[in-house]
Amino acid sequence: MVASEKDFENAVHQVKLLKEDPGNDAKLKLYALYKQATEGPCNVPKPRVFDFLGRAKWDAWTALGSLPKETARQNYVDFVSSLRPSLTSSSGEGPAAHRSLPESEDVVVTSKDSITVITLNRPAKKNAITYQMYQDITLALKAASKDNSTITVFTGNGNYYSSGNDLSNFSNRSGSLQQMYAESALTLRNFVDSFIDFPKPLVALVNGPAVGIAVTVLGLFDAVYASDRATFHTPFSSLGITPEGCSSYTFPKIMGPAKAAEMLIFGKKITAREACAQGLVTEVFPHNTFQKEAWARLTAYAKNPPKAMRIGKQLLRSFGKETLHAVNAEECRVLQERWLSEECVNAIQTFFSKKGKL
Ligand SMILES: CCCCC/C=C/C(=O)SCCNC(=O)CCNC(=O)[C@H](O)C(C)(C)COP(=O)(O)OP(=O)(O)OC[C@H]1O[C@@H](n2cnc3c(N)ncnc32)[C@H](O)[C@@H]1OP(=O)(O)O
Repeated sequence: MVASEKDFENAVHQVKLLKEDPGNDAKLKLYALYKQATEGPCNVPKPRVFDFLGRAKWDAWTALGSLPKETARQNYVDFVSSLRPSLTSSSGEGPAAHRSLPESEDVVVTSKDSITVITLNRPAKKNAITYQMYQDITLALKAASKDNSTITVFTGNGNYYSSGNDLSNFSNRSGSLQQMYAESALTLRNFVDSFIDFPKPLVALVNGPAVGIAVTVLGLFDAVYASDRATFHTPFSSLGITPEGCSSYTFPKIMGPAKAAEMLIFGKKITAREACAQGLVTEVFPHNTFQKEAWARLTAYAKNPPKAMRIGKQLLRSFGKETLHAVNAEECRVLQERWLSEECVNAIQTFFSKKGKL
């Protein structure tokens, strides 16, 4: 089988998650195969003799001669997969995926009464989701899909469920803008894919306001229980960006095109009760009894036969899956372009100059 573009992109992404240094030989091999796969045979002049690293890289690339790009791509993917034990694998197959708890302070995974709970734990920043957290959540979902829990729950610590994407995600990373946005789009795509493919019942306990991507992926959950203090806000246009999390497809299906446009295009913030009336939220509880009532419900549901629940979910969800993956890919492609736009750059600057709260 020939590796696809996506397999290759995933392999490139996995290399960035390497926990251990694979050693110089492996790094040179990865470099050479990457260059060959993306640019073809070595096309740059030989570096000067004292540029040891440049020379070693040039030698490794040149040694691949006229190896076709497709073969280099395949070899790269195969080689990365042979490095798996030292990867924090997001494929769900490496040892990391079998860890019960990812080692992260901002995304905490706990287990209770056959329920795996994934908690966003950055209350001082309203549980804004950092670049690392997207990866941790993806990993936590992969692990939860294989653990012995029957239901997986998502919630936030503190007075917010989540304020969505951390708006500093683009200001503290290295590399060119193009490279950073391409990596971000891929990370986002993998993140949303892990919700689309999640095989067990997935429930959100929305303990407070939810913003942006924390709202949009709710369309991929099986139940959404909300405190009456929760609000739902997707201010994409005012940020110069566009909907993600498959919401451009799921929201019109859930609430009809007019209500979906009000939220996704005009950025209308809605209350928990409005979200419930529109079908995005399953049930709303008074804030002071929210945890107790929602947990009583979940504990009872978790006693159902797990296989029946899984198969039930499969029947409800599997037919639209291909469409969801296509929507996710397209939304990420469009976002990647938007991030470069003046509208988006200005909106983020405004937020950090403290003039631009929602
Ligand atoms: C790479 C994949 C991208 C995927 C695409 C995703 C898109 C989205 O999710 S779009 C939505 C993005 N989110 C926002 O625009 C929300 C921005 N935040 C706010 O407007 C406000 O912070 C608030 C309304 C959520 C809360 O206001 P308030 O109660 O007044 O609290 P503070 O503003 O003082 O917040 C406390 C603290 O937290 C920081 N913070 C909050 N949200 C974010 C955020 N999304 N990104 C970065 N930082 C955030 C805020 O700056 C404060 O920090 P300090 O000043 O250091 O205390």
